[in-house]
Amino acid sequence: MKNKIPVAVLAATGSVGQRFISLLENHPWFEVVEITASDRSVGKTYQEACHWLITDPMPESVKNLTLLPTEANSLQKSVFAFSALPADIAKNVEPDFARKGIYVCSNASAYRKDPLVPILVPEVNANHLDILDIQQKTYGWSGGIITNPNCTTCAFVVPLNAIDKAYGVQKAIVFSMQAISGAGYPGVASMDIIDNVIPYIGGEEEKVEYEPTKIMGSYQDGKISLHPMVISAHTNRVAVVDAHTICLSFSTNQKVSKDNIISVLKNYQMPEICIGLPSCPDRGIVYHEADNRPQPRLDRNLGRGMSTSVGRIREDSIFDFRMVSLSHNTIMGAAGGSIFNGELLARRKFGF
Ligand SMILES: NC(=O)C1=CN([C@@H]2O[C@H](COP(=O)(O)OP(=O)(O)OC[C@H]3O[C@@H](n4cnc5c(N)ncnc54)[C@H](OP(=O)(O)O)[C@@H]3O)[C@@H](O)[C@H]2O)C=CC1
Ligand SMILES: N[C@@H](CC(=O)OP(=O)(O)O)C(=O)O
Repeated sequence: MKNKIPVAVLAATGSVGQRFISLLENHPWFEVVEITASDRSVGKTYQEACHWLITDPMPESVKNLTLLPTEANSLQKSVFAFSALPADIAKNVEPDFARKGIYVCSNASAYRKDPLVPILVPEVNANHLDILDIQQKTYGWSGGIITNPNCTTCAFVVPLNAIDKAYGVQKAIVFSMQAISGAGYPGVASMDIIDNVIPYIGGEEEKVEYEPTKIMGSYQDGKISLHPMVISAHTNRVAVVDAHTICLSFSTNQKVSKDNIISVLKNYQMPEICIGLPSCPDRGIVYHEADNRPQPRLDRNLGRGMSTSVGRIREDSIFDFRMVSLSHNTIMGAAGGSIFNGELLARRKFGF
């Protein structure tokens, strides 16, 4: 039995940071030994600084850890850092951690467009992790940065990729209904969101149109080439606490039937490379037969928050097909996805 890898959580007090702390409790491979936050919290213990939002209690093991400044020099023990930093802060500091030899598994959007940084979803593009060697050589880092996608992208990219592998996806239009936890804490004011829908989330549509093309792109000779499909996105905030729901219409390259699409989704298996990783769900895609599923409250925790739920597959009069896809935005779409990436990296680099 190997020793656990010591890890830090950067911005441990926020909405995503708390998910990291909760999901890493009793993790078989990782142990949280260092935590950071903003100047507001530095020097306080975790329980003093953190307004805990998760229904499971705050883990005893972190309650009395002291929050450190978010600087590479603050970390003395960590080999990995799980980052829940705001993007502008991540932009400045994540390379410092990578230079110091730390592997940063980041939720932040800051480096998702860097050609040498993968946006990793282990069940879709585990091979993109190979680019880490080139990243290290090019940037002179002994650690590295790997990112996970925007949570809305994450809510549909696994089924879209499964359909693409079978029949080729040519184009898609997506409409999101995004949970308020996606805006962090305290996030959207209650007076704005109760009894309401907000049809604008800054920067979201651009990310949702770009990120799937990188994730589903091919990797060869040190280069990720974008998938040629075209995506149009409408993104909206709704009064749901957790889980993003996506209605999408798409066209395939091959002429196929609705039953062919259902069969791909129903028979989906997690790829071999993910099997045995502690966060790997039994079912990466859960296909729902009922006309009124998936729903956030009923389906967000499937696969411990790591499954994507799909349903309502039907023909479309403009595109070929339409469907509904949903996943938990702070687990699969954020902390859980990042930990899954860290597990893939731990297996690759440290033989776990
Ligand atoms: N929520 C979600 O569903 C998703 C979020 N993300 C991304 O994850 C990141 C975190 O989001 P979220 O947790 O929702 O945000 P929150 O607003 O809930 O939390 C912000 C966190 O950042 C810390 N922080 C703020 N300013 C600084 C600073 N100057 N230096 C160091 N730490 C700082 C805060 O610490 P303190 O408590 O001390 O102020 C807090 O821990 C963002 O990049 C976001 O875009 C990605 C996917 C999904
Ligand atoms: N924008 C997402 C959450 C998020 O922070 O995404 P990103 O990591 O791409 O900034 C939401 O509002 O639900």
